[in-house]
Amino acid sequence: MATPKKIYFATGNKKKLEEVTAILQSGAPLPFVMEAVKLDLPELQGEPEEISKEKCRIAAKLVGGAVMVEDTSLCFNALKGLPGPYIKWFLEKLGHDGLNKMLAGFDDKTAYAQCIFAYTTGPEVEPIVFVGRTPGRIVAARGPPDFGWDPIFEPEGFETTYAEMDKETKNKISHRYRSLDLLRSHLQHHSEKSS
Ligand SMILES: O=c1[nH]c(=O)c2ncn([C@@H]3O[C@H](COP(=O)(O)OP(=O)(O)OP(=O)(O)O)[C@@H](O)[C@H]3O)c2[nH]1
Ligand SMILES: [Mg+2]
Repeated sequence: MATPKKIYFATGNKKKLEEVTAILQSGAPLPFVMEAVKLDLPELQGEPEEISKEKCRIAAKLVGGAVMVEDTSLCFNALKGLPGPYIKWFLEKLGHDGLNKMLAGFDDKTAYAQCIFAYTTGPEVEPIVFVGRTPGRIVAARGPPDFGWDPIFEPEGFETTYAEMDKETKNKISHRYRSLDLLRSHLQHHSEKSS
């Protein structure tokens, strides 16, 4: 399916939008225009890929056109991937300290941040997904508490948490960057084929 000229990015999260905008601006010129739309999408249950797809189907119906959404998980390896897609509620109820305490009984503090973009050209078309993962570990909070669990996630190969990094660095290695980069390549490929 050819890349449409305009693709909505539906989210209720301002920080996600800032990062997605910065990531898209930092690469090669885009074959489409991204238009942000603020939607309060439901927090669904299930496997992360299915959650993203269903979120995308709902968003496509609401905007009536091509749309991308993403769903973000924070997965603790000692807990077999939980809290995963439910991190929003765990963060809200337990805070940074409580999330650290969840791992108190385990030696393994490793985790991965996962972002799954889902994209469809319209309400009648099955969404496709792009999975981006960044491995790291859970640490006591360090850095500005501007965005979610950034202060307690230290990506592998770095001595700083996401929150301590400058935005440019985070946006080159993040789960969000990795997932969005796959979607961007898909859209570029499909726009070349159609032109
Ligand atoms: O420190 C962080 N660094 C990140 O890079 C990041 N990305 C998402 N989050 C948080 O993790 C939960 C995901 O839930 P989520 O994907 O459903 O997002 P959301 O409900 O905020 O927005 P949306 O669903 O409308 O797009 C929410 O609490 C987000 O605030 C992050 N926290
Ligand atoms: Mg959400």
